[in-house]
Amino acid sequence: MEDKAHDAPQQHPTNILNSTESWPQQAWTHLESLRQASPLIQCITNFVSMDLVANVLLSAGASPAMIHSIQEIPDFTPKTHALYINVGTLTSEWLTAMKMAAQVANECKTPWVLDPVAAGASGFRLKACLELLKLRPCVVRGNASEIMALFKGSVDETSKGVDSTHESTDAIEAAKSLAQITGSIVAVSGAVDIVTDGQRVVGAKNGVPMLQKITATGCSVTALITAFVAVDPLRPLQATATALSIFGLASEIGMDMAKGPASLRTHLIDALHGLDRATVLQRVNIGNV
Ligand SMILES: Nc1ncnc2c1ncn2[C@@H]1O[C@H](COP(=O)(O)OP(=O)(O)OP(=O)(O)O)[C@@H](O)[C@H]1O
Ligand SMILES: Cc1ncsc1CCO
Ligand SMILES: [Mg+2]
Repeated sequence: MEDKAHDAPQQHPTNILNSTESWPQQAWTHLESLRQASPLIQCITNFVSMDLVANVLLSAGASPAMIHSIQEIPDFTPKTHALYINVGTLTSEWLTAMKMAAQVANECKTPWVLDPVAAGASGFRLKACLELLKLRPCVVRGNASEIMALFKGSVDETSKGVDSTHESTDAIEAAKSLAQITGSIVAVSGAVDIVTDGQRVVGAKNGVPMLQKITATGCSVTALITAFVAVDPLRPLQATATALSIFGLASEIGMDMAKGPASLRTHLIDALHGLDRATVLQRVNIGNV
C-alpha cells in the first residue's frame, strides 16, 4: 500500500457497503476489503499480546506495526491507516506515548481504537483510561467488567485483573450510556458480543468459550476491529460487529481441529487466513441481542 497522503480515496473508501446488505454480506465485504487494501495498523499494545495481535492482523490481511516510542510517533503515526491502543501493561511512559499517538491520529483524522484492559483494577489505570477516552477513540472494546468500571468511573473492588467477573449482557446499559457520553462505539465481548452507538444495540453471536483460555484473544479481536474500521471508517458500528463475528467464526472453525487452548490459538490464525465467502455468508451470526 502506498503512502496515505498519495492514496487517500483508496485508503478510506466511503460507502463500501450498501446499507441494505445483510450482516453476513457486510462481514464478507469488510474481510475482502481488508485483504485487498492491507491497511497499516499501528499497535501500541501490551507485551503479552504483541505476538497474537500481530499474527491475527496478518492472517486477516492487515499490516501490523508494533511501534510505540515517543521519538517515532510524530513520523510514523501519520502514515498509518488506523491506530490501536491497548493499556494491558501500562506504565506512565507508555501512557505518554499513547496520548501522543492518539493526538497525532486525531490531527490526521485517522481512526483509533481503545482496549481498556483491566480498567477498574487500579486508580492509575482507571484515570489513564478515562483520559484516553477524552481523546475520542472511534471504538472502545472491553469485557463487561472493564466497560462497567469505565461507566461508573470508580475502581472495581471485585476486579479479577484482566478477566471479567460479569456477563456481557450485564453491561448493556453501561455500554449504551458510555457511548452516549463519549460519542465512541462501545463493544462488550462475551458469550454474545454487544456493540452499541448509544441508540442501536447489536449482538455478534459467533465464538467459542475456549477463547477465554487463550491470553490476549480480547486484545486481538480489538486489533481486528481496528483493521475493519480502517477499511470502513464511516461505519464503525458495522465494522465492529463484523470484526467480532469474523473472529468468533474463525474460532468456531479452529475449534473443530483443536485439542485445547494452545492448538486453538494456531487453528484460529489458520482459519482467519482461510475464511471463504460461502462460509462467511452461511455462518456469520449478527442480530438483535
Ligand atoms: N462464553 C463465551 N462464548 C463464546 N465466545 C466467548 C465467550 N467469552 C468470550 N468469548 C470471546 O472471546 C474473545 C475474547 O473475549 P473476552 O471477553 O475474553 O476478552 P478479554 O477479557 O478482554 O480478553 P483478554 O484480556 O485476555 O484479551 C472474544 O472474541 C469473545 O467474543
Ligand atoms: C495477562 C495480561 N496481563 C496484562 S495484559 C494481559 C493480556 C490479556 O489481557
Ligand atoms: Mg481484555
